[in-house]
Parts: sequence; structure tokens; C-alpha cells
Amino acid sequence: MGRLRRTMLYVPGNNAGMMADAMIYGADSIMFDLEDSISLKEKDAARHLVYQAVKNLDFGGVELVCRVNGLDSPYGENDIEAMVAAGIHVIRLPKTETVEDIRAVEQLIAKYEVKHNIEVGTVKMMAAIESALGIINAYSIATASNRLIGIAIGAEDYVTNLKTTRSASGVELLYARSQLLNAARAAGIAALDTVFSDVDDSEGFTKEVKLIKQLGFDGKSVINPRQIPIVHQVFKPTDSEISHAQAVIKASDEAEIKGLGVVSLNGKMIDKPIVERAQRIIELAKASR
Ligand SMILES: CC(=O)SCCNC(=O)CCNC(=O)[C@H](O)C(C)(C)COP(=O)(O)OP(=O)(O)OC[C@H]1O[C@@H](n2cnc3c(N)ncnc32)[C@H](O)[C@@H]1OP(=O)(O)O
Ligand SMILES: O=C([O-])CC(=O)C(=O)O
Ligand SMILES: [Mg+2]
Repeated sequence: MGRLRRTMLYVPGNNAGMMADAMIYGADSIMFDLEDSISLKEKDAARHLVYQAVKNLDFGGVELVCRVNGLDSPYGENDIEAMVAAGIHVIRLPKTETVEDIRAVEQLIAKYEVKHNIEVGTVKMMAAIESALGIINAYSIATASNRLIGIAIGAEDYVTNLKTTRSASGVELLYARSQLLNAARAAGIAALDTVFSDVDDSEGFTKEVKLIKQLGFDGKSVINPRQIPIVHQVFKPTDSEISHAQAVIKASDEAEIKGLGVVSLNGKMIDKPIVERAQRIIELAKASR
């Protein structure tokens, strides 16, 4: 099982205090934002601040991501150079719509890896998909570069593009979430869900986390430290799921010794995909201790 990415904490790139403390909340990844949480006046100052933080602060090995500005803005290329030079782990491109968007960023990352004496291929990428066109192109985006570790949905921009709003049930996002998840799985990379903006509505947030876990997502972007333990709790396998998974693996090991492909456990059939799911539960339980 790869790295856990249950929670990716957005931290506005102009807030030195939040950046310095970001690690203490236990998110799986920290995502410094240079895009939509930063006003145009502050773009250059925020880039400098995030550069200093990534280069000089100790984040204890947590995955560090930076959401850069798009290449259709005057900031995107400078953001990419600064982040590559600082040693960021992952560059997240917002509002990705086509394969060409990914290729253009990838070329710049490679150019600046060479310039700053970093082995080409070191810096990974993520693509956020936030429009109808991006969702249609989800699979070609997900397979556009070997650097991609995942794709994410950005629902605030997406519902605006659809000319609707977000509802409690999330019905307006079902198509996009399913399409994005399927594209990520087909490409063999992570699928990350979007932010939930009402940080005081823990009940609504919990409901949304359960929904996206059931759809198959690996995790979700969060905007506030209070959201982190809720996601981790929902993703943590329960004691009964763990003991059932252990029983499945034991029954399957015994069947293997006897040369049987299919066995039954408490009247239910156990075969390969069921054993695979049980192994994933055990790995997730170990990883989320
Ligand atoms: C549509 C989009 O593009 S979303 C992505 C861009 N948006 C963002 O990055 C927003 C990130 N989140 C935030 O700025 C804030 O959480 C807000 C504005 C939503 C709420 O702020 P507050 O009401 O101050 O939050 P709250 O009272 O819960 O803060 C508690 C503590 O957590 C800290 N904190 C809050 N959010 C964050 C964060 N995202 N990262 C790190 N620390 C944070 C606060 O500084 C505060 O610390 P303190 O106790 O040491 O003073
Ligand atoms: O990445 C996210 O979930 C936040 C975002 O930009 C959006 O919703 O438009
Ligand atoms: Mg957005």
C-alpha cells in the first residue's frame, strides 16, 4: 500500500503563523496555497514565504504540496521555479482541463530541476479538475505524466461552471466524483475529494466524508485542523472489520494449503477479490494506527 493521503491540509501561503504550525495537526499532507486564497497584491510575497517555509522549516517528513497558479497567469512559472528550488514534494496544478495543461507544467518542472541541480523526475504532480471539460478529459489527464500521484476534484469551481451550487446530499457532484474516481483507478493513481467549506458543520462534514469513502476516494482536501480527526476516524477500519478481514485471510490461507480456490466463511463465499479487500483493510488499519 502506498502513502496514506486521507487528509491534505490547505494552508494559505501568506500566513506565516499557520504555516509554522501546520504540521502539529497530523494531516497526511500539507498543501501550501498560492492560488485562490491569495489576493493578486500578495502573490509574490506569498511565493517567497512558502519558499522560505519549505526550504527552512522542519515538517517532520510530512508530504508537502503546493497549489501553484495556472500558466495562464503571470505567476504560474515563477511559482513552479520557486517550489522546485525549495524542494517541494508535489506541485498541484489547479483548474486542469487538458493533457496539454499537464505537459506544459511538466516541461517547466523538468527545466527547473535541471537548473537547480535536482534529479529530473524528483518533483511529483497532482492535477485538480474543476470544470466540465476537465471531468470529460479526466482519464487522459490522469495518464498524461508519470509524475502524477493523483487527481482531485475542486467542487467550488466545478459547481460554478455547471451553473449550480453545492447541496447537502452532494447529488450535483455524483457524476463528476464517479468519473474522476474511475479515471484515477484506471490510471493507478490516487483520487482526492474536494473541500467542505462550512468548518462549523461537523455533522454535514462527517456525512460527506462517509459518502466519498464509500465511493472509493483515498481522502480529501481539508481547510481547517478540526476537520482532520473526523476524516481519519471515518477512514479507520473498525475492530469488527479488522477481525473479519483477519478471518478471511486465515480461511483463504487454509484453502490455499488444501488447494481450494473458493471457500466459505460463516456461509459467505470467499474468493480472490474478497481476500484482496481484506488485505487492504489490514494495511489501512496498520497504517492508520
Ligand atoms: C475554494 C478553495 O480554493 S479552498 C482552498 C483555499 N482556502 C484555504 O486555504 C483556507 C484555509 N483555512 C483557513 O484559512 C481557516 O481555517 C478559516 C478562514 C476557514 C477559518 O479560520 P478560523 O475561524 O480562524 O479557524 P479556527 O478558529 O478553527 O482556527 C483554530 C486554529 O487553527 C489554525 N488554523 C485554521 N486553519 C488552518 C489551516 N488551514 N492551516 C493551518 N492552521 C490553521 C488557526 O490559525 C488557529 O490557530 P491558533 O489556535 O494557534 O490561533
Ligand atoms: O481543491 C479544492 O477542493 C478547492 C477548490 O479549489 C475548489 O473547490 O474549487
Ligand atoms: Mg478552485
